[in-house]
Amino acid sequence: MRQKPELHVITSGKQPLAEVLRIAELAYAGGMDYLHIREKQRTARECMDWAMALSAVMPLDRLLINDRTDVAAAVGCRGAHLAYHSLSVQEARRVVRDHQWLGRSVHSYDEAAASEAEGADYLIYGHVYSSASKPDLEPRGIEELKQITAALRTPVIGIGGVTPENAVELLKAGCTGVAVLSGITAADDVRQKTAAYRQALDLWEEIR
Ligand SMILES: Cc1ncc(COP(=O)(O)OP(=O)(O)O)c(N)n1
Ligand SMILES: Cc1nc(C(=O)O)sc1CCOP(=O)(O)O
Ligand SMILES: [Mg+2]
Repeated sequence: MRQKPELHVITSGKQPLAEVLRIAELAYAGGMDYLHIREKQRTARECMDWAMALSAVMPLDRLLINDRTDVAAAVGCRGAHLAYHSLSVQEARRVVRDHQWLGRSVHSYDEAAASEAEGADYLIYGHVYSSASKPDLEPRGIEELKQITAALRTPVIGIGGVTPENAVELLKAGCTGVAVLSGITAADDVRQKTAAYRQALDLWEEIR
């Protein structure tokens, strides 16, 4: 049986823990599958405290920690997400626990193929559409994304400017899900906005 398309939410790096706890609880209730703690300026201690606090409002096995493989291993969450400045997948495997996932951000076919060869559990490709989170970089569009999903077997999540309206285009391009930052973390009604993404993803899965 096919898995439901995945909805990943990424923290903004600009909101305090209390606000992120509120967002995580509402987003989980609205249909978020995974939350990524992407707090590049915070210490390992802070990320650990965040992960433990978040475990009160959502399951730990739905939590991924950006870059900090040490924190992911210590807290025992779903896994770690590796950015361009992180350890390689092979190096990170020596840090995390056996069952934990290692995802990797990729921005080209070559990076995606190399990450698959290294054994990444999933890839996040972006930024597909123009994004306020990446103001100085041209969006990559979906053509290269389609080549990646056609040629590789590793699940690919699309990121960058994803809205409930364009999310289906990413699934049609072969993605197993989408990742959203501002669309959910800056929403006035986080639960309702998350549910709009959820509905868009699930509807397409039902009719295809
Ligand atoms: C060409 C290019 N390089 C790097 C990035 C951002 O890399 P990533 O590892 O995804 O890190 P963050 O997005 O978390 O900052 C990019 N988008 N494009
Ligand atoms: C964290 C991140 N990484 C990207 C990449 O292309 O690697 S795009 C991105 C931010 C996406 O933000 P929004 O959903 O607000 O457009
Ligand atoms: Mg990125």
